[in-house]
Amino acid sequence: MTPFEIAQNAEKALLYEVVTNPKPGLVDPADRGPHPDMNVYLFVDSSLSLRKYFVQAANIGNNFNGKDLRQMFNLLRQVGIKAEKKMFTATHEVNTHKGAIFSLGLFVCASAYCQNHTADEFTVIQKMTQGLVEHDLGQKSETAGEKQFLQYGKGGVRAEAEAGYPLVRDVALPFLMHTTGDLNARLLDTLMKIVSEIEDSNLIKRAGNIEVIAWAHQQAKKYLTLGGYQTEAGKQFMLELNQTFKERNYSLGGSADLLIITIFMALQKEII
Ligand SMILES: CC(C)(COP(=O)(O)OP(=O)(O)OC[C@H]1O[C@@H](n2cnc3c(N)ncnc32)[C@H](O[C@H]2O[C@H](COP(=O)(O)OP(=O)(O)OP(=O)(O)O)[C@@H](O)[C@H]2O)[C@@H]1O)[C@@H](O)C(=O)NCCC(=O)NCCS
Ligand SMILES: Nc1ncnc2[nH]cnc12
Repeated sequence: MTPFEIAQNAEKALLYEVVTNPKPGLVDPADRGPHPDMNVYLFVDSSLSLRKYFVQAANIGNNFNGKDLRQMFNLLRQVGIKAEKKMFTATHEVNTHKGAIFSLGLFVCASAYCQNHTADEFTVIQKMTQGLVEHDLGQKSETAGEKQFLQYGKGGVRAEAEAGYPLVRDVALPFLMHTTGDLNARLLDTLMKIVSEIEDSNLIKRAGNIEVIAWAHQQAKKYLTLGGYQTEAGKQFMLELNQTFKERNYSLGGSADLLIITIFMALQKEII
């Protein structure tokens, strides 16, 4: 697979996620959910602004031949910071894809690296981000992630990366692989599988407490127990959840990012 083809799957993953609906706590074509500053068109603009970045990320992975994969991450971070600025210009300063620039960028880079080495993406990412929580967190308290580390000891997306995104590797990707039927329903069920286990730092930030995580896990498990989106009961519960998330102003931004990565890996492995 060429760096260009890998980058194309990344762009596809961003677009597949945003068109999937109805997603609680997130923007989709039918509803902007608890995000009055966003809509689906903004996500299309944001996704297209990242096209060059994903090619750069894939090229970094394709060309890297060093021993210490943290150096590959440093190269990626430099282009990632520029991509973040470009995204904010494209969206007029709205945060559509900051988390995805980080997480999906890692997967694109690692996938390209794996084309030339005997390794898997999850292990490569663990090596790339080794020591990231200790390096980045514990001093500043500006972003939600930094604050939550000081307040709750939660490492957020950085801890997910350092662990090699186990929720994608061990839960979401195998789950998606075993789903059948309509792609929209399969992706909705996969999103809720992620919500049933994730500690989403966006949700914690919006709720202002950590207890919201247990509540979200419970709701997602109930949806899955009802049989998911391909059953009438599951569909009805999803519509109710959509409304509840909107009323409470709860966002699932981090869960969306893990769905994006899961879709990307599924496209790479030709599972979908
Ligand atoms: C490491 C960085 C991502 C930056 O870290 P920072 O400390 O700024 O970020 P965090 O607060 O930790 O948030 C990281 C984003 O990651 C997503 N996320 C959250 N939880 C998880 C999780 N458990 N697993 C994976 N990913 C997770 C999430 O991003 C998504 O949500 C955002 C949209 O949500 P929304 O609620 O609308 O947005 P807000 O801005 O909060 O607005 P309001 O609530 O006020 O309306 C969107 O970004 C989604 O993608 C978290 O937001 C990385 O940026 C970094 O390293 N920065 C330093 C500079 C750099 O090196 N950049 C280039 C990296 S290659
Ligand atoms: N569909 C979506 N809505 C809100 N935030 C997101 N971050 C990534 N995808 C998103």
